Amino acid sequence: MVLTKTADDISSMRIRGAGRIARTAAGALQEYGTSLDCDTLAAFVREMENAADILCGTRPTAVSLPNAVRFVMQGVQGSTTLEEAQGALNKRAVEFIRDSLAAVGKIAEIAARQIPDDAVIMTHCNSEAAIACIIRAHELGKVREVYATEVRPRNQGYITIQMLSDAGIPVNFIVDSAARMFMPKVDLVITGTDAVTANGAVVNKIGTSQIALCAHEARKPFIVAAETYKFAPRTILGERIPIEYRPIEEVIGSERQLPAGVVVKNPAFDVTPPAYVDLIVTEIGAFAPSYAPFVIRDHLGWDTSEFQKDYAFTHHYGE
Ligand SMILES: O=C(COP(=O)(O)O)[C@H](O)[C@H](O)COP(=O)(O)O
Repeated sequence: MVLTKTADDISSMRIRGAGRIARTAAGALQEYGTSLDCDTLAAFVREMENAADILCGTRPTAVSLPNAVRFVMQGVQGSTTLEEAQGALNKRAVEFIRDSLAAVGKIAEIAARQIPDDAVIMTHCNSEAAIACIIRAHELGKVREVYATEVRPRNQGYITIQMLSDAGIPVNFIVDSAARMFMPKVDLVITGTDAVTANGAVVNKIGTSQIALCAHEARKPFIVAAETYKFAPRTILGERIPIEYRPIEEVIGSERQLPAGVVVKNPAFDVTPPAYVDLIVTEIGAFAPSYAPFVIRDHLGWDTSEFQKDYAFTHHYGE
């Protein structure tokens, strides 16, 4: 069944990366809604809210997921007939997926303008938005080479170097702990993000904040590629983005032994404070992290009354 399979694909990371997760969830809601055989609007809304809850529970950090689900579900919850709800579901899912893909292209175009000629770029993890920026800059003849980190423990760096190599970009593959050593050689760092908070902090793959710190120390710009649906509205209220802790087997593997009693911790994401972020590039423009609350209010359209509404899946934010 599409819903359980999609939920499993996201939680097991067969589908990963905040943008892909969001689009997949929107598509799964659409497919699930189409498969339902409900007689009443109330039954349809109930089934859809349950599906939304299941999807939002798969990975806690990427705010793109509840943002996508909310966007699609608003059409369902705001309808007055069953037919209207089914139509709104399809329309909104298609719209979200289309706009998400278009946003990556726009971000790449805007970010490429920020990249100097003959640039040496460092990136961390595997972000389609960040990679799109690098590839667009490469198409404009601006990229000399890239430093891509390994990204322990799930090794997303291999996906990144494959994508960059396929695009014809020279890549240096380094272990995560070599980032500071090579920072003097790079002109800028560009990463994606799973969530941008109202104060402009960037939540991204574990290790991002260390790289941002090294970039800051070496006076190298740290640029974040972020579709606007990566901004986290509820952080305006002080809610925190939950950091996902994943199974310890990802870190230690089966061939390693540790003394009894040792606690293994495997956080998948960390938080880079806004002071270490120079620029956030979105599909509506590039700006400093201090502009984040205006994106949430003016572009995403969250005003204070919005926060009072009781959506079925709101508890996935910040807990
Ligand atoms: O941290 C990751 C992926 O983590 P994971 O592999 O654990 O999902 C990516 O940098 C962001 O999700 C942005 O990616 P994108 O730009 O593709 O949305």
